[in-house]
Amino acid sequence: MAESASDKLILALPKGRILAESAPVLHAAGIDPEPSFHDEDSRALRFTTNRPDIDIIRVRSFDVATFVAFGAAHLGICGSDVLMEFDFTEIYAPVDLGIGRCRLSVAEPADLAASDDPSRWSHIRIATKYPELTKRHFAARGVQAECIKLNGAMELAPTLGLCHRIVDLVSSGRTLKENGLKEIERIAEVSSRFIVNRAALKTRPEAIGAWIERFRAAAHGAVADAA
Ligand SMILES: Nc1ncnc2c1ncn2[C@@H]1O[C@H](COP(=O)(O)OP(=O)(O)OP(=O)(O)O)[C@@H](O)[C@H]1O
Ligand SMILES: O=P(O)(O)OC[C@H]1O[C@H](OP(=O)(O)OP(=O)(O)O)[C@H](O)[C@@H]1O
Repeated sequence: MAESASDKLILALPKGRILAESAPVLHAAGIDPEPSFHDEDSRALRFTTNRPDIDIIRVRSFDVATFVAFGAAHLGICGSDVLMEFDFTEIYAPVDLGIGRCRLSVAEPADLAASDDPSRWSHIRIATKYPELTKRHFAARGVQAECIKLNGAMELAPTLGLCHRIVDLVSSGRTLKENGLKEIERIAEVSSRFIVNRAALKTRPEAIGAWIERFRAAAHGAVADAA
C-alpha cells in the first residue's frame, strides 16, 4: 500500500553545532535534505528529503527532545546532556552517534578553586542550563543545589556575582579559561544520540527499526544501503 503524506516520518534536528556534525551521518544513513535546508537565509522549518517517507524539522536542541517525547516528531538527533536534563520516559536513545562530544562539568573561579573543598558543601547556588540534572547530581551526595537557570553565557555568572559556581558544557576548556574559571568536577561525558519516540516504535516497528539500524551503521562509519 502506498504511504500517504501523513505516514511520513518526521526527523527533528537541532540547529547549531550538532546540525553541521550531523550532515555526514545523515548522508551515510541515506538521508539528503532538500537544498534549501542548507540555505542559512531560508526561514523554512520543515524540509523534504531524497526519501519520500521522511521529512526533517529544524528546531532548538532542547526542543528536539520535546518534539520526540510528545510524538510530534518520530525520530531525532539530540545531545545526551539534553536527554539527561529532561529524562523523558517516552524517548528511546538506541544509538550513540559519536558526534557533539564534550562533557558536563562544575566550574568556579580559579582563585576560589585554590582553597575550596567540595566535600564540605551542603548548600550551593549554581547557574546552569541544566537545573534538573544539576539538582539530581548534587542531591545524590546530600548537597542541596539552588539552581539559577540561564540559557547561555553561564561563564559570566561568577564574575558578575550571580553565584560562585556553574554547571556547563566543556570541550576545549577555552571558554572557562578565558573567563577565569576552573573545572573542578566532571558530571558526565556528552555525545549526540539518535532518538526515537517509544510509542511510534511500537506502532511502526519495521519502519522505525530500519532507521535505527541505518543510523547505527552510519555511526559506525558504514555507508548504509540507501535503496
Ligand atoms: N563545546 C561543545 N563541544 C561539543 N558539543 C557541544 C558543545 N557545546 C554544546 N555541544 C552539544 O551541542 C548541543 C547544542 O549546543 P549548542 O551550543 O549548539 O546549542 P545552543 O546554541 O546553546 O542551543 P539553543 O540555541 O538551542 O539553546 C548541546 O546540547 C551539546 O550536546
Ligand atoms: O570548552 P569550549 O570548547 O570553550 O566549549 C564550551 C562552550 O561551548 C558551549 O557554548 P556555545 O559555544 O555553544 O555557546 P552558548 O553559550 O550559546 O551555548 C558551552 O556552553 C560552553 O560555553
